[in-house]
Amino acid sequence: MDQPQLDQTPIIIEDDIPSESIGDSGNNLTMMDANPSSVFTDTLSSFSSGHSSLFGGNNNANNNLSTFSSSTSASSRRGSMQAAKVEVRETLDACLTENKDGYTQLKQYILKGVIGQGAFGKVHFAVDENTGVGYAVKEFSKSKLRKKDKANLFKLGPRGRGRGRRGPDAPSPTPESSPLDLIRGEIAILKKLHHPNIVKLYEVLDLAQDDSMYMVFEWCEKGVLMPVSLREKYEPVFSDAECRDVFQQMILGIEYLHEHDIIHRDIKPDNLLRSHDGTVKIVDFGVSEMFDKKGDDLTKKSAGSPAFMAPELCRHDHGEVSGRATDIWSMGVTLHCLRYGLLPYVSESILEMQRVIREEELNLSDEKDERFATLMHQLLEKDPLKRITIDQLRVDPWVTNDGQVPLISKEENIINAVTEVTEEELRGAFQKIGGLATVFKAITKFKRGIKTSSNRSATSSPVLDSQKSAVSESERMQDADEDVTPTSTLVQSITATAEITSTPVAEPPMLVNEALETAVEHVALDDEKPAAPEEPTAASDPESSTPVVAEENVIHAAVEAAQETPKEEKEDEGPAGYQVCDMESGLCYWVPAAKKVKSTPSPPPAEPVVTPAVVVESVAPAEEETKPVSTASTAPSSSNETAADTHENSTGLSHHSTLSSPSQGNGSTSRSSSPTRSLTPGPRLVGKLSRERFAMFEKTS
Ligand SMILES: Nc1ncnc2c1ncn2[C@@H]1O[C@H](COP(=O)(O)OP(=O)(O)OP(=O)(O)O)[C@@H](O)[C@H]1O
Repeated sequence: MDQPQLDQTPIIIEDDIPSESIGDSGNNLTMMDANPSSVFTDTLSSFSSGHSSLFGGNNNANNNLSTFSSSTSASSRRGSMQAAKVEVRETLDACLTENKDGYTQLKQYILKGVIGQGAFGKVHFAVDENTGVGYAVKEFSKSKLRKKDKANLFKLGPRGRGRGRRGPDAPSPTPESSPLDLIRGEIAILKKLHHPNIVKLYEVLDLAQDDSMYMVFEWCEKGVLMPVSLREKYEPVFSDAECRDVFQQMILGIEYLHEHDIIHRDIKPDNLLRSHDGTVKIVDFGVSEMFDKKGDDLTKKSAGSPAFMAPELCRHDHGEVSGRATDIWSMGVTLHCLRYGLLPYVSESILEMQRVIREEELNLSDEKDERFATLMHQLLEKDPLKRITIDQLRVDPWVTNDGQVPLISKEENIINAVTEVTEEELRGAFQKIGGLATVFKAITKFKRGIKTSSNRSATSSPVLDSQKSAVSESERMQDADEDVTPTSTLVQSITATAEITSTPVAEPPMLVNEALETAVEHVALDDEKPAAPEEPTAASDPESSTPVVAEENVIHAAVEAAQETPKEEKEDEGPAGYQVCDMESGLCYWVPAAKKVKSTPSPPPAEPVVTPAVVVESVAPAEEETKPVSTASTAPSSSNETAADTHENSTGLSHHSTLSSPSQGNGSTSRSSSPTRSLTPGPRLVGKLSRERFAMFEKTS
């Protein structure tokens, strides 16, 4: 993904850093052996030397290769391995204002434009008005985090983990918990990390009366290392020396994390950014985990992006696996991408991809460098116990180029100790916590006000043309939230259909609905996005101008869920369900497994045999509403679906998404016994989602 070019507004770079920029009287400071001035000076110089792109430089992934000059190789960076420890400021009750130039300002940070879109909000490029230093300010929607967290909680029970939790023994959120808890774990981990190859967190700001909170990170000017696509080869690929340089830096960053019992769990080129001098920065600790006990890295969680997931995680029923080994697998997949511009394992469907990852041998027949081929096989070793370790990587012949480019010593690399995150620190990540009522009010206000605010920012913020695509994409995503009609329709549908779902009685209905709402919201968001070119599938006609793609994987997940009666819920484990993972975003949704209902006589052959447990109606995108779909063009794959499609498409008005289906009648709903995927005539899964995007990969009970 290319970094959009940034604002060309001149940015003042001051040589003298005002002391106010280091401390802020109204803030809570968490002292971390602080040496902030050196960090700020460092950042300032990095900004100073790298800011040319702000004045018209071509700041994209392709020309990023030029950053691998000899002067910025890993060896030249060795002298600076001791990343300065810097205090992380925590600002509560912050507010957004508009400055005299029309920019939105958050405390001293002038938000200059959107440089990225994360799952929970935009990423802004911001400049400190006092110092001229550039930062990446990541925005989080508390309401989205809450929904996601609830879904995780129900998927994994009280041991559920997410951004807010850091390990197996972390406390569960209670109804009284602040939404800030949702991010506390990530903040607490990031505060502990002081390494040149790990993105630095400087400040956390909360808008007490609003839905947003912000994390201020060091700005990685060169953006993501490489955008990875499922099918398209990325070019130009990295040279041997460039690959080695990046990989060495990854080793150092991961070694530092692992030595301090932190597992990243989402290593991929998208989460490797580069600063102005090509230093690789590991980012996104949203699914990372910090283990309490030294050496303990066993996790049951399947997190991360499916294409980068280790084979031991590509099973629905995997037990505890070593988090360190899974990170190393992901490093291997990343290295493969860097070297060849392609993923090592690709398939049209995610379930199939998981099978391929588990079972198929790595094909490196074209690789000329035997050392590299050997290394890749050791990184992508299916057996985690036999997989290469970080210690072995340090002395690997390809990594060190036969000893010519050694890494700095382990001792030197991990010198900045990470101390354990205490409960007190977790609680103290923010000092003031608004009451739940305030939060709910803020969410409501946010939902009401978002349109106004996004309109305002669109008109009053001087955003460059080069940024507009990023902004409009962000706004499109926000618009999905603010569209009252579809949202309320979705919520109503969920509420109504949750009643017909045989969900476990112990499950608090409100939370079930919210978990579903989370899933649905993302489906809805996707429906709002512009259509990506779709591969023809059994349920879509390449001729059709309206992409109508049966979401086969989700249906499989639903059907498989329907086939089994969930185990009895244990009180402390939450309800049974399935995790459905969106491959592109890495987000996982929880789909409750519905209980089997008693057998009833089979319906007549022409009638459907599955009743969806959760049927969520989404409104078709506007352009489709005005464009009725020809029934002939949808090429349904079964007679049952023919009926459904004919009925549905002839209206040209609405689409439906089926998230999970309990079996009914004779229960003959497996793929093999019912290859045509019997569905009710009305609801069926359609949308603009690529069929390979979703996979069910974890069952919980
Ligand atoms: N520190 C940074 N410096 C420069 N650009 C950044 C920085 N952090 C993020 N970005 C840009 O913003 C984009 C989105 O980042 P972000 O980490 O929010 O996305 P994400 O992977 O969806 O994460 P999450 O799931 O945590 O929301 C990145 O791809 C990158 O282009």
